[in-house]
Amino acid sequence: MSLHAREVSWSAGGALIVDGVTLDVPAGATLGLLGPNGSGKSSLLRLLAGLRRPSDGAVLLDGAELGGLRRREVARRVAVVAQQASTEVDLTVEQVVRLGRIPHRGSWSGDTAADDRAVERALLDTDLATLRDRRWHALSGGEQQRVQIARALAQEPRELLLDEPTNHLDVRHQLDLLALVRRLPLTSVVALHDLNLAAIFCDRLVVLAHGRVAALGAPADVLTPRLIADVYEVDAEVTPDGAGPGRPSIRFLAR
Ligand SMILES: Nc1ncnc2c1ncn2[C@@H]1O[C@H](COP(=O)(O)OP(=O)(O)OP(=O)(O)O)[C@@H](O)[C@H]1O
Repeated sequence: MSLHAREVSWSAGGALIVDGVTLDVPAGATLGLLGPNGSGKSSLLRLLAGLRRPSDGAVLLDGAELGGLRRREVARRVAVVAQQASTEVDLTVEQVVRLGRIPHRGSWSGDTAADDRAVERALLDTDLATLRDRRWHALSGGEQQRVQIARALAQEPRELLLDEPTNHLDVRHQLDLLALVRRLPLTSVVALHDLNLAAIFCDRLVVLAHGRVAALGAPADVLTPRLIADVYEVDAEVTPDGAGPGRPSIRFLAR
């Protein structure tokens, strides 16, 4: 078992934001994290990444409690791509991607051949090799998003946590990105709003509502008209003719 949340809760500002979430992400699997705005997806991702401590329960990485691991150890293993990443300094695309190597560096050492290889691979995988010398600030929103993903890949993590990674991307780059995440031998958790993309690319789905798990399982078991109506308050037709067996297709109906 790679990543495991055991009865995890988190409160902020006097409110319970994440409420007793239990889930497992087996090594190499892609878990889609769904739920309406404000349901607690980003908060849960931060807990899974060790960026927040649960007020109750525990997050375990290969059976070891995150809270008991050294920060650097977690940083080498777990990469996070937040919803709105920004870079203060004026850096090129390649320089931003190279920041992903920081957790692997000794205090005084320069870049190694392994660092160069990881950066090259990340640039190629995210279709950014031709933009490597461009200034990060001068890129489009979608390009910036891909650079942040490349930076996370350059980290060569074993667990990759992505918060709505497709929200600035055009259709091709949405499909390419999620296909890449699924193809890489990584354990990933991806917060998504697009239920069809989740059905195509994720092995399992978890749906949050008011910080609690409303459903957890294979896409075909989770994405039912009943669940979509209950959680999103939207009528939908679900057909089993999606991108392969067990991968439903969702069509929303105007009320
Ligand atoms: N530090 C905080 N202090 C107080 N409330 C917070 C804090 N962080 C998040 N919240 C609240 O917790 C709830 C869940 O927020 P979160 O960002 O986890 O939801 P989300 O599912 O990722 O939403 P979205 O789909 O809109 O990105 C929201 O109501 C938010 O205002």
